Amino acid sequence: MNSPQLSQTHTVRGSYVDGGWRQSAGGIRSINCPADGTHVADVAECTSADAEAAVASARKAFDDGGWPGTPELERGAILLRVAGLLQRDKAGYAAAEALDTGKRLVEAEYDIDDVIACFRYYGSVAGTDAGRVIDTGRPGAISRVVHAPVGVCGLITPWNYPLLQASWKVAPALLAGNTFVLKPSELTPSTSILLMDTLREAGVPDGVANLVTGTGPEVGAVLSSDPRIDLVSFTGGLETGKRIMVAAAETVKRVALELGGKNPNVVFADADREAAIDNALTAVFLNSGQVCSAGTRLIVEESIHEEFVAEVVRRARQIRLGGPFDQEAQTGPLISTAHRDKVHAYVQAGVAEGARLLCGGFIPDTPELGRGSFYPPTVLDGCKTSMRVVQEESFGPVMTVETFTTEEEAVRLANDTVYGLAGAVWTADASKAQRVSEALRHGTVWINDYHPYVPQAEWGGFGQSGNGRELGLAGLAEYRETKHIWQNISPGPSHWFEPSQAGVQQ
Ligand SMILES: NC(=O)c1ccc[n+]([C@@H]2O[C@H](COP(=O)([O-])OP(=O)(O)OC[C@H]3O[C@@H](n4cnc5c(N)ncnc54)[C@H](O)[C@@H]3O)[C@@H](O)[C@H]2O)c1
Ligand SMILES: C[N+](C)(C)CC=O
Repeated sequence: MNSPQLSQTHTVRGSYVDGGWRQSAGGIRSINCPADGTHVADVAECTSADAEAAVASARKAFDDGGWPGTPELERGAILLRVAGLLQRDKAGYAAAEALDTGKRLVEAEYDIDDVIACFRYYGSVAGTDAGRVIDTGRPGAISRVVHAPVGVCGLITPWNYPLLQASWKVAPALLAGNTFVLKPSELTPSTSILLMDTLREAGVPDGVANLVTGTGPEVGAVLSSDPRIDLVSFTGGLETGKRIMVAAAETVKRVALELGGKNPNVVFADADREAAIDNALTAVFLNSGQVCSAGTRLIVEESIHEEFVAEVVRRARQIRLGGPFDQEAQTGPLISTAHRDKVHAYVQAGVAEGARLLCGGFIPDTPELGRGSFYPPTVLDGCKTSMRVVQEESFGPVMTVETFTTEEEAVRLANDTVYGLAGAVWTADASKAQRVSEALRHGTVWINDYHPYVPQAEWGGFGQSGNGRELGLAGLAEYRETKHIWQNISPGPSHWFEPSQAGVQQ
């Protein structure tokens, strides 16, 4: 009764535990599309008891040893099958993602492509790294450093790229031989729910993959505190990340945090003007700014500031908002009216602190947009680094503009944030591009580009953007323990405590 369908509305009354759907004693949350309030799904608001049952299932599956003992090449083959099934079911996944988030269907389709790429990547690195053999300098000893799975993983994900962020955890966790409990955002659970059936169809054994839907304080808290969990990997906001780190400290869990950013987009006067303007818009207004790496801080050389910003504003005003299936829409709504009101409050705070509002900055009330939680592309000029709207993540379509006159000043402004997730530098001067990219204290730096990421390259933040890495080989290492195995192939006594010639003292 509980198995979800790849249809536009579904009801899921429980958690996915030990290979099946179990009814929850908790309530039901109605998932509605943020573009117009359309009812999308009814999903269980699981309880802490449901979360504990899911943890028990994952613990048992790990301790039984079946999955950790499965050859890595076989686990990799299952991941490749997952990629194939996602490709087969891409249309249903993309529709579910678009309806939950309100993002355009085409963007949801790109996201599912990226999910598939992630499973393919980790499937393809299977069996390529069995550790190292160490030269100990001792002829009778074989010394190896090998990998072992960490154990049971709690995986907690946000609402802005629901399945993509889940895949960056699920794929490497499975490849490394771990079992897990996934908790998607309570606002966008649909594609994570669908994933459970896909994993099962691909051959993931019962108990290895588990899922609980529901809120952070109720079910997420179990995943960050339960002693049976060995690792908690979290993607979400800074304040939640801090809470999770504190909760995990009690049982010294491994903690991986992928948090927010206030990402600088640095434009020098010699940059390709058309490319820099076009990408300045995409940097911040893609997915209506609900991107951890959004280039919210435009830091532009003073000599081109006026002309550059005027053109950005002219184009920003023309960006068309609309729902997932609106063919004319260029970007969608914010995730909720509560989130939209938070973004609006940040804009108002910026204006109160002296920023000049050049476009946007209002809540649309047209019949078309008034039913959803839309917010227009907004540009605030004359910003100072000290302003809250520059320092704190509003997580909306809000560009703040600062100016610089020297390369050193540009770098100083770009690094003046507690975060350090991503940033870009635009210049035609290759040496300057190298110098600035090396000076930026951010986990990803793009030169004359914005936003690309690939599963082969690590993703993560400096500073309070988090710790650990996702994607790439470091993203796999997060889910591996390192073990040193020493073997003496010609054992004999060490003679350390042999009685001395002088005799034994009693
Ligand atoms: N660095 C990255 O790669 C990356 C990627 C996507 C999003 N993000 C960040 O995510 C944030 C937006 O997502 P959000 O609003 O869903 O974040 P959030 O912190 O509100 O929630 C994230 C997840 O944590 C859960 N949660 C909340 N309280 C919890 C608790 N006490 N214990 C355990 N779990 C709890 C939520 O239910 C949700 O599943 C932004 O800050 C964005 O920058 C970062
Ligand atoms: C990590 N990324 C860029 C896919 C989404 C961030 O919110």
